[in-house]
Amino acid sequence: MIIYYSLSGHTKAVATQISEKTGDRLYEIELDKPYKNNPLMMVRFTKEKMTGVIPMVKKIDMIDDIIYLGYPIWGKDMSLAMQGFLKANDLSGKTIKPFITSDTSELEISLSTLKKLAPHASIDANFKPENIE
Ligand SMILES: Cc1cc2nc3c(=O)[nH]c(=O)nc-3n(C[C@H](O)[C@H](O)[C@H](O)COP(=O)(O)O)c2cc1C
Repeated sequence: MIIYYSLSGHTKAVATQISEKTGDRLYEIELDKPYKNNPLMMVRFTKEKMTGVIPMVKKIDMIDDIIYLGYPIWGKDMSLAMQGFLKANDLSGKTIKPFITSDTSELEISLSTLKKLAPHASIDANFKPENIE
């Protein structure tokens, strides 16, 4: 399955491309209090980042063994919405294939957060959506 967070649609577009290639089902992360896609969200994000607040995300019931996990990079790290998802959902024993979208940042800068929040998952850090046959 493909689990992703997307505020302005870039990550959603990549998630959709993956599902078209693999046939996997899509799951879009929803926040209890969604970010608004407008400049005010930067105020909220900056405040959350400074105070270490991670937004609340729903727990989901059924999670497949292989997960394509997509998120935007925010503030040189995994977006807080995905961090909230990983705090709410235990991915122990699963295989995670992470993918990101960003302006310039690379996946690597978010890997330590991914490993910290999914410590007992197997992470395929070499996964690239464009390499799916
Ligand atoms: C709050 C915020 C912080 C961001 N921080 C970064 C960053 O540190 N590095 C980067 O390359 N892009 C950064 N971006 C750009 C997003 O990662 C990029 O636009 C991404 O594709 C958005 O994905 P989405 O359309 O799925 O929400 C940031 C965007 C936002 C809204």
